[in-house]
Amino acid sequence: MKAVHFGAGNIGRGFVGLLLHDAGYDVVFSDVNPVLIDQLKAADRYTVHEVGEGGVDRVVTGFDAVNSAENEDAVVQEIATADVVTTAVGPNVLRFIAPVIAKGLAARSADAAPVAVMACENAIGATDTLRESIIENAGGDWATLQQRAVFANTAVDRIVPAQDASSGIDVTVEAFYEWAIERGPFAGNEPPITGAHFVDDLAPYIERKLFTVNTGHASTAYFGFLAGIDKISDAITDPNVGAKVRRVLEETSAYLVQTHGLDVATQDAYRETILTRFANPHLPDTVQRVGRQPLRKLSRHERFIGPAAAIAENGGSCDALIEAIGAALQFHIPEDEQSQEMADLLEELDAAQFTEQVTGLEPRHPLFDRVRDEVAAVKRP
Ligand SMILES: NC(=O)c1ccc[n+]([C@@H]2O[C@H](COP(=O)([O-])OP(=O)(O)OC[C@H]3O[C@@H](n4cnc5c(N)ncnc54)[C@H](O)[C@@H]3O)[C@@H](O)[C@H]2O)c1
Ligand SMILES: O=P(O)(O)OC[C@@H](O)[C@@H](O)[C@H](O)[C@H](O)CO
Repeated sequence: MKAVHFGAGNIGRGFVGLLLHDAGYDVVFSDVNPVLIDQLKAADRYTVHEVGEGGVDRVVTGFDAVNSAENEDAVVQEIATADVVTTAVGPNVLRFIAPVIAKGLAARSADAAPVAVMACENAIGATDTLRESIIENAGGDWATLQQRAVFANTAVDRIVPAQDASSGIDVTVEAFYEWAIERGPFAGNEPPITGAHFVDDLAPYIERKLFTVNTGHASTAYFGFLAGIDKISDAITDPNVGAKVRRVLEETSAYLVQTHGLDVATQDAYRETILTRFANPHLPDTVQRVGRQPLRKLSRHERFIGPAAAIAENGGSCDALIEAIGAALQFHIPEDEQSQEMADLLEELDAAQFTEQVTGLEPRHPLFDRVRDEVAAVKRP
């Protein structure tokens, strides 16, 4: 069995590539980073070091690597004979790989079994987004090509920090992982990915993950940044930061329980597990990585505005989320392009314009004025 995986970065090597390898797939990594591709091509194995309780070393073999920027044709040919195509490139990059996947589908034999396409990004409906982009690229050929692929949304969870350059292609990760995949699109022919679980309704899984793990993680990063803390495990164990993050997660937990009918005790236990994961002292994760791309994180259906808007619509309390949004607005790291762009937008736009443009909230939305007030406060330090 063969899998083509776009994005040989942290989660690509430390999670998706590992689980596909463990399930018996030969993985072809496709990336645009020439150094990484050369390192992967030169190696016949890499090690995933799981750190913290229960962590062991896992070895990945049987992979190949192709630079999709320099050798698109080679990637197209790999997709033509693949069983699975996965991505972990970031939600904003999906539109750049869609043309290659469209060409790969066109190169498949008409009688081959459909390839399973799954975007493994932190976003709701990331595979749907990728599919829409592939449809645009396929144009009139889509009627034929659509039979050649099955598209399934997924929720992936494993904390994989930025890696030290000295570790080469080896990856340090936490021991915990979860990969939930929509079952429906496969109509009984799910790919045999043993480490994943297939679910009838992905919505509770992706929302629970994004609005607990990622809302909590980003809150830790932004409150930690304001407190002058660099490491995520130090930030979450700071009593002041930890208390604020807890309050944020109590709000999202109440939302999740109400919206998806989750069991309260189960959600409480899930939340506690996540806070313990953030506090893993062996994981070299930073507020810089976790807070990256604040404009994406402040967008309408993302980890802050998504739950806060839903809570506000139902008349609930989202004070802690509002405070986290206020902290996010102050995240400024020179290496992070979006944090610079956010600072520029805060200069250029008035508070209402910024709120509408960045968060996608309409001025009549019940959350709008509260976010606008946070923006105004940041503009007037
Ligand atoms: N790191 C984590 O803990 C984690 C966990 C779950 C989900 N995710 C999600 O996975 C995605 C990737 O995150 P990451 O932490 O691995 O980031 P990363 O930056 O380590 O990896 C992304 C990789 O994509 C490559 N890339 C960029 N443009 C490309 C293109 N056009 N074609 C092919 N490859 C391209 C980059 O060169 C890089 O190697 C994001 O959506 C993230 O939210 C990350
Ligand atoms: O990848 P992002 O930028 O959406 O979010 C940063 C982290 O919160 C994220 O990568 C987590 O480590 C991961 O989602 C854990 O499963």
